[in-house]
Amino acid sequence: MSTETSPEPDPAPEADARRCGWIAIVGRPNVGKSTLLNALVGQKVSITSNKAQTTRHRIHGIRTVGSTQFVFIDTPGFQTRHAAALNRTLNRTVQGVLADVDLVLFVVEAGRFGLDDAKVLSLLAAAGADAPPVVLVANKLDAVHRRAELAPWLKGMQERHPFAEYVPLSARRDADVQRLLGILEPYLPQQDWFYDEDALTDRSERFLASEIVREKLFRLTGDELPYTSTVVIDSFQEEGELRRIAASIVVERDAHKGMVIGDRGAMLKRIGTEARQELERLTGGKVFLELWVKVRSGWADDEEHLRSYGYE
Ligand SMILES: Nc1nc2c(ncn2[C@@H]2O[C@H](COP(=O)(O)OP(=O)(O)OP(=O)(O)O)[C@@H](O)[C@H]2O)c(=O)[nH]1
Repeated sequence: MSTETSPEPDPAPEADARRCGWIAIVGRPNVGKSTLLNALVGQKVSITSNKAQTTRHRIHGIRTVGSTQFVFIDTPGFQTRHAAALNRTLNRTVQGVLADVDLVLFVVEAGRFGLDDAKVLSLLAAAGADAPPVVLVANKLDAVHRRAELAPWLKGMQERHPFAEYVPLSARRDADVQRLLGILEPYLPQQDWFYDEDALTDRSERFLASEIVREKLFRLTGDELPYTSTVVIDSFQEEGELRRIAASIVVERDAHKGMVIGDRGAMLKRIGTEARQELERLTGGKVFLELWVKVRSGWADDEEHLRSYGYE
């Protein structure tokens, strides 16, 4: 008879007690998913690039607290206005993410539940028996002035879906965000961490640069610019602490181009300045950012184009 001996020494007790898991953040556009993700990940961002990158998921935001590592997946907002290929691609992304995560944060605005929220919830419900637990995050609590109305609203939400937790909060309040982390912790499986303790994202600076330009573009142009406009990084060069970035804002129509450029170029200049400042803060170095505006009509209806723009 042979005696089996373990070839490896026992893992350290700390590794044993560790938890780590995937958490998807879903919800219709504008409920505050990105704000929540940034708050959950924390402010001190020094980007780590290209770690264990999977192309299916969009952004992984990582936060390690004590013995637990939370890996958040920001899924694109739902398109309720456009019934084009972009819409189908985004919905597929959400379904793909759901199959892989340990927990879902379904973000809505506290006190509100519209048709667009219902659409997202129906996708979650369609995920079936293997679906991960769903936590209802009722965001923008600070904007709810009649708190007494919140209890009946929450009760109504209970009837819509058997949520694992009901968490009214404000993504802008740090105490609320820390409390949320504590609520989520027990739902993550006991296993070793996927990333280093100090990792904050698995995405490259190049990717973040396009997201930041996109964010400024939509924030500064307001509602007029269709969501189908996108940003492509044409070149990204690192020279020590310096980043040289050339990016194109791709719009569907000439009229949109005018909107992005603005009066004597004022809008484009402002998008560039704000994006550059934020990129300098993120990278801790100097950034030269060159922006172009291009018209590419009909790309939102063309799945081939979507692939080439990174929406897979
Ligand atoms: N009052 C208040 N506003 C918030 C809060 N969280 C987010 N917002 C605001 O809500 C707006 C939308 O926030 P985002 O984080 O961009 O929303 P999103 O869900 O990521 O939107 P999409 O990217 O379109 O899917 C922004 O103007 C935020 O500043 C909150 O807790 N309270």
